[in-house]
Amino acid sequence: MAATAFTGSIGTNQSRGYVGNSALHQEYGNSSLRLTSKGFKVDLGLLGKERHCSRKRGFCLIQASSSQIPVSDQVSTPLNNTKVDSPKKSSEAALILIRHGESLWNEKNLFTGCVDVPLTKKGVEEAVEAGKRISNIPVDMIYTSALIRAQMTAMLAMTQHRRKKVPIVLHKESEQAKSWSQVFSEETGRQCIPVVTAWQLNERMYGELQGLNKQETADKYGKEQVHEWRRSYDIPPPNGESLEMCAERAVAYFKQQIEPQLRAGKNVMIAAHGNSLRSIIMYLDKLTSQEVISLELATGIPMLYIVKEEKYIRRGSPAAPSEAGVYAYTKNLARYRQKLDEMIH
Ligand SMILES: O=C(O)[C@@H](CO)OP(=O)(O)O
Repeated sequence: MAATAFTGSIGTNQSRGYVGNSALHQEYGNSSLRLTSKGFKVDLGLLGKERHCSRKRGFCLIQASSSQIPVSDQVSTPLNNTKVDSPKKSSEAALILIRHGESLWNEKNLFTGCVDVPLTKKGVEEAVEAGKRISNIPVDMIYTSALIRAQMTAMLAMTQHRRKKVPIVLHKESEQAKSWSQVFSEETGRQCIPVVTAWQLNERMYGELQGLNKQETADKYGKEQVHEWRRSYDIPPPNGESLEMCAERAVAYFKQQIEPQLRAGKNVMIAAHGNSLRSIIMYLDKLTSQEVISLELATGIPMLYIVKEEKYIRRGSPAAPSEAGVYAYTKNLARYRQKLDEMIH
C-alpha cells in the first residue's frame, strides 16, 4: 500500500509536470523510488540523499538535514504520534488567500461591503472546490474577516483538507469568552487549526452604495463614475472607504499580525473579500495604484504565495488534486504532499 502511495507521489511530480515554473519541474526530474527487502528507499535527487522508509509503519519521515524545519515536517503521523508539527524556524511558509464564495448579494448584483450576507449554494460549492485545490497544502493558522461569508468559506474549504485538522474559532472578545473556549487536551490541541477573526479584513465599507444594485447604480450615475468608485485606489464611494482607506486597516493588520506568523514558518490561510484582498495583494505584489485598478478576484479561487526570506513569491492558484501539476510548487510542499499520501495509504 505504502509503496503505491510513494510511487503516486514522486512519480506524479515527474510525469505530470509543473504548472507555472519549469525550473522547479527540473528539480523533481531526478527523484526516484526503489523497493528494497526491508522497505523502500526514496532518492530525492533534490535533497541529494537517500532516506530509508519502513514498510511496517506504512509511512516515512524524510528529515531534512538542515536545522530548519521545512513545511513538510508539519505533518504528524497518526500511527506513532510522532510530533513533527512544529514549524518554529522554517525558512519557508505557504500563504493562501481566498476570496469568499458567491454570496446572496453577489448573486443579486448588490453592493455588499460590510453587510453580513451568507453564501449561496453556488458559493458553498465554490468553497468546497477551493478546499480541494488546497487540500495538499499545509495550513497552521487561518485568518478570516468578521463576516460570515468569509468564515463559511474558510470552514467549508477546510472540510476538504487531507490533513483533517479541525479549524477552531478563537474567541477573544472577553476574558470569559477566552476562558470558556479552552481545550484541555494537548493532543486535541495539536489536531486543531486556530481561526482568528478580524474586522480589519472585512470588505471595504461601501457607504451609501451598500444594498444598491450595481447595474442600476451605473445607469443612474454613469458607468465611469461607478467604475471609479469600485476600482480606483483613492476615490471613496459616497460616505464609504476607498481602497486606500481599506488598505490602511487590512494591510496594517497583515503586517502586524500575520507577517510575524509567516516569518515564524507558520502556513497561513486568509479568507476575506474582493477589496480587502486586493489591498493585501497590492502590498505583496508591490502593485502601483494604477496597476491595482485592473486587479479582479474571482469568488472562491484560492491563490498561493510562498514566503521565503521575507519575499512573497506568487504561485498562482493550485489545481485540483485530480488535475496535472498539483504538487510541485516547492520541494517542501511536495514533501508535505508525500507525507499526506503516506498517512492515508
Ligand atoms: O459589493 C461588494 O462588496 C464588492 C464585492 O462583491 O463589490 P465590488 O466588486 O464592486 O467591489
